Amino acid sequence: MAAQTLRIGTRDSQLAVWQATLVQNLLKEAGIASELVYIKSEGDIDTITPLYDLGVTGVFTKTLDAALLNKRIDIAVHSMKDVPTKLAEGIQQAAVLKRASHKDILVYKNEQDLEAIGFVNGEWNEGEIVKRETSNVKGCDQHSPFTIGTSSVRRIAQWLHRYPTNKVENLRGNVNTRLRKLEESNWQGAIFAAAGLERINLRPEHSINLDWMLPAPSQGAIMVVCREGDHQAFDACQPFNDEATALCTKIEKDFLRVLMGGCTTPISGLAVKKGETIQFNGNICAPDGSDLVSIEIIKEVKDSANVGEEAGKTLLLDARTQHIIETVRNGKQ
Ligand SMILES: NCc1[nH]cc(CCC(=O)O)c1CC(=O)O
Repeated sequence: MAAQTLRIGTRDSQLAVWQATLVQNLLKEAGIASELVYIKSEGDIDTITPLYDLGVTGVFTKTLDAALLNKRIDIAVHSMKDVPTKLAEGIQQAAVLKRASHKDILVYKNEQDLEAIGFVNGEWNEGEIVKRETSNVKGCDQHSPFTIGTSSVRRIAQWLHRYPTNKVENLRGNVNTRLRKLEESNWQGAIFAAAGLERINLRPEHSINLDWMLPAPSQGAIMVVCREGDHQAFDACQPFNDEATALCTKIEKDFLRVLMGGCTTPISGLAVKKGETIQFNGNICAPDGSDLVSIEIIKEVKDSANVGEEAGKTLLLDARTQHIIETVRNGKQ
């Protein structure tokens, strides 16, 4: 069959288009012509309701899945962390691009405010971490609580675990909208994925890496999907599949899936390949930050394929994990 122009489906946010264009350029390098097809997702249309209230996984991916299955497009490009742990029936992973920064960052307004969260002289001052157990709340004055914007249950939970007296406000929309809403608010800051802002040159100077926060499974990675059995589309994507990122994100997604997935549970996970070893760190957190259970597993790359599953299953044996899962279930259903 003569080579056809590959149709790349994408959401129409600036970040989504940037990511789809990256894939288009990579295809071009491999000698494959392609075009972008813009498709609106439910997650983009309703930017008021927090995602955890929409109650469905895959709000960003569903419409593109449908377009693939209807053959309106041949591949779809997603921020991998928005892709449900189980792909839709008839859809397969074609490639995972080399990961950019996996980190969450705080975009803040005033340098002076940072002392309240223990960020002093350009460093996280571990001695100043607010411990839930201590009544003497250091580094976080009860009278001037830090307020941050984010609608991610994972970010809320980890933030409140570290800063129990802080306030969190709902902040939805694509990254451009969220930056604007922060500017218009009276909050001290808001949390973003570094990759999302850096890709489109929007990372403000007033931002710091939240090195202590574990990212969403597969944050910073881009996934390309195609129809199951579409060998032409699948083969076209192999030149830019990054094996290390594919392995690390598989481990992180497995961890999420075993622990129940969904976007309603604060679950974080990061696998990093260092030489011939994989280091995995994961945690599950109570939505109000009152508890956090974490796990670390280090294995040789050759033995690491099931590390995410193993980590998830190990955490499930912990009574505190069970308690967190029950809290989430009872709260949301
Ligand atoms: N849920 C929205 C979303 N999905 C992917 C990214 C950024 C890119 C990435 O994390 O890979 C973002 C923005 C954010 O979390 O701030």
